[in-house]
Order: sequence, then C-alpha cells, then structure tokens
Amino acid sequence: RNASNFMLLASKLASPIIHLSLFTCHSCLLEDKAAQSLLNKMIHTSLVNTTNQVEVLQRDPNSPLYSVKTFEELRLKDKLLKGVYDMGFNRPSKIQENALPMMLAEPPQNLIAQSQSGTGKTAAFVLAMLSHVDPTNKWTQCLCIAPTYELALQTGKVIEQMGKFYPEVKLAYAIRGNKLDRGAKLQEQIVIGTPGTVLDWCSKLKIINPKKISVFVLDEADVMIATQGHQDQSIRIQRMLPKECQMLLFSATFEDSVWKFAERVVPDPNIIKLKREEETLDTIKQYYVLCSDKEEKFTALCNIYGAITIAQAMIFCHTRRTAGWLAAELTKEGHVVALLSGEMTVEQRAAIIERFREGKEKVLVTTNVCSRGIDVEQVSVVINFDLPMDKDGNADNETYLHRIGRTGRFGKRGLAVNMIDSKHSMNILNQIEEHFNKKINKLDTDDLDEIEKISN
Ligand SMILES: Nc1ncnc2c1ncn2[C@@H]1O[C@H](COP(=O)(O)OP(=O)(O)OP(=O)(O)O)[C@@H](O)[C@H]1O
Repeated sequence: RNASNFMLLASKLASPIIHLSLFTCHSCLLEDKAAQSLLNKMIHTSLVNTTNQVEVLQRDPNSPLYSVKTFEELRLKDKLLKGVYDMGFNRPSKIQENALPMMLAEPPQNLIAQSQSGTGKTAAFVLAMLSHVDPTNKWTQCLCIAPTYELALQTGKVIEQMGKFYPEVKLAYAIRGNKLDRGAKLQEQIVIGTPGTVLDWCSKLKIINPKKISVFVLDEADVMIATQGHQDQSIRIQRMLPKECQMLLFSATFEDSVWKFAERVVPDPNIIKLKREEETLDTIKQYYVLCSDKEEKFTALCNIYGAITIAQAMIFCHTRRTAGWLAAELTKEGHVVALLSGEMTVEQRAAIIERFREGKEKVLVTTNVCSRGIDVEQVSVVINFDLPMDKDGNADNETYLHRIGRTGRFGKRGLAVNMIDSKHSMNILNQIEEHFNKKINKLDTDDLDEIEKISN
C-alpha cells in the first residue's frame, strides 16, 4: 500500500462532521478537554501572542542557550523553509525561538514544552520531525501520538501543509478505521496517530519497527493523561523505542500529574515554559441588576441595549434551555444572535465562534460549558444572565474571571453586568466581590440616565 492510500483514507475518515458533542458530558474529562483543545486549534488561525518571557531549563546548564530570531538561522532544507513561508510564518514564535534550536541540535535533545494553545507548539514539532527524516529510507522514523482521532487528523494536516514542497516525505495515519495487515511494512517516514492504534502497529501487527524510530512526539499531554489507558499505552510505546530516540512532549497546561507523566516518558529533558498572561478585573466596570425572574432579566437586558451602544456582547446562561430561550427572545427583538448550544459538534461551535469573532453576529449567547476555555478578546460587554457557580452552588470565581477578565495587553475597558434574581445569586455575587476584593455596584435598569452613565 502506498502513502496516497493512507491520505485518501484519512481524508475520507475526516470528511463526515466530527461528532464530539461532548461539552454536555461532565464525567468524561478526556472528551471535554479534547473538544476544548480541538476548538482552540480550529479558532486559532494565527499565533496567540504573549508578552511573557519564556522560561528555559537546560539539561546541561553549562551549555550555551541558543535562540533564533529567524527561520534562516536554523539552516532548514530549502523545501522546508519554503513550506514554512508558504504557511505565512515570517519569524519564529516565542516558544519556537528556543524550542527549535534545541529540537534541531546535534546530538538530539529531549524536550518538555508547555505553553497555552495557539503559541506555536504544533508547528514547532512538525518542523522538527520533517527536518529529521531521511526520505531515502523507506521506513517509519518519526512517531507522533495525539489523544484523539480528531486531534491526530488536525496535526496530520499541519504535517501535510508544512511538507508541501517536500513530497518525498510520506505520512501515515495510525487511527481507527485505518486497517493494515499483520506484518505489512510501513514505508511512510512519519506516522501520526492515537496511542492504541500506534501501539498495535508497533507491537501486535509489527508494521512499524519501534527500534528504528528516531523522533517520538507526545502531543497534548494534558489531554492524554486524562485517560488512564492512554497514559499506559504511551508509556508502553515509549519503552519500545531505542534509548537514543529523541523524545518530545508538549502540553498546554502543567499540573503535577502532567509533570509526573512527562518525567516518565522523557528522560533527561530540557524544559521550556511560557506562562499564560494573567487576567485582571482592573479595567472592567462591574455592576449588578436586581430582578425577580428571567423575564425581568430580559427586560433589564433590553433596557441596557436601549440605552447604550454595544458593539458586541457575550451573554452567559446557566443552562442550555435558558440560553435557547434567551436567544429566541433577543431574535424577536431584532438582534442578530449567535447561540452556542450543548448539542452542537465541535466544528459547528468553531464556525459560530469564528463568525462572531468576525463581527457577523453582535450577540453571542452561550452556556459556560459550551464556551469554556475559549477567548473572544474583542468583546467589551459581558452579561452574566446567570452567575457562574460550581456544582455545590458556590461562586465559581475562576470562571467569573475568565468570562470578564482581560489580559494586560488587551487592557481595553470593559463592562460586566450581573443579573441577580434570588438570595442565592446575591450570595454568589457577594462571594465574588469578596474573592476579588472589588465592590460591584448596583444598577437601576429602569433609569435610562443611570445606564447611560455606565458607558462613559
Ligand atoms: N512562527 C509563526 N508565525 C506565524 N504563525 C504561526 C507561527 N507558528 C505557528 N503559527 C500559527 O499560529 C497558530 C497556532 O500555532 P500552533 O497550532 O502551532 O500552536 P499550538 O501551541 O500547537 O496550539 P494548539 O495546541 O492549539 O494547536 C496556527 O494557526 C499556526 O499556523
């Protein structure tokens, strides 16, 4: 079987709408994390910039620290450099400045790298894999594992795109549905896949010889470890690889569990970390409105819309049902509304967020579960139609901050309005005030003059 068969199969597998309507499933952590991750990937069509500095911990602290400011400095093959520029990259991202020289060094160095979604990790390791392969050798040399089928396809696309001018290098997808015969020898130099299938191909079916692997990439480690099975499979794959194989691990977050796992699969690592920018409430004006029920909340919302000009607003509801109801009511009032709803697929969600970002809709109504982890920075008005709370009914401060907070760089002034319709929600509001040590003022939405004032 040749590579084009694999490509064909992969694109066939990819064509039906990706079914990951997972945000409703609170118990399946992996799927929730994987869906978030996929959404972020689809939404980040350009680099997420941060002003934070990269932290680098070298295995050998005495060796000089290399960093590059241009892709030329990396002495990449012309075909690869062409691919990089063709993707519109002008210069390495912050994380790439340090990660690329480390990954391309001779002898190869192991690396653990952590930075938030959209900072250029995928592009970095794809470039490293493409640089390392020898296309004259017709066997698998680079192995990359991702936590889900969809994430594997997404990374595969980046490999195909970056390797566009380097057609001698072939790629195979080790994902469910891609059935191969036992003992068939894979000729593709790069394999991207999920842990179960990759493990099968290496051990049971023996179509990849793990001893010939020189680069092993473990992507989205934080998502990977959310399933015990994946963690074990990844470790089993890693154990089959030769000692001198370069091991690379990437993660968007770095809690203890990720770190422990990383240390097990990446011996003697260099470590690169890029801190996420902190959000603050300093530039946000916060108010609350007292109402008796959801109809009154809706009236208050309409009054606010009547009094001030709102470029774009995000409105958060607690349940999918309220979100649906509110979107319908707003539409009746003539607003152009986008609704993110729990039963949508990840692709549908990504398309809606994308349209909203482009300004095609002015109001986005969503539940928190739907929009968790997604940044829509340009929104100046956030309405908490329902306040964020955890499963015990206490204030969810972290979510509150994420909804309305701004990073220093996007320090634009914003407005947040919290709708209160019960003792319980007032209680949550008080907890939030206390937590952030910031007073939230009352707003009388029947008084148009007062509303007008808040927009100044
Ligand atoms: N050096 C660069 N210059 C310009 N754009 C870049 C550069 N590196 C990556 N990008 C683009 O920025 C976006 C995010 O990059 P990438 O997917 O590699 O980030 P990531 O950290 O792996 O995030 P995720 O885990 O969400 O995929 C992509 O659209 C990618 O094409």
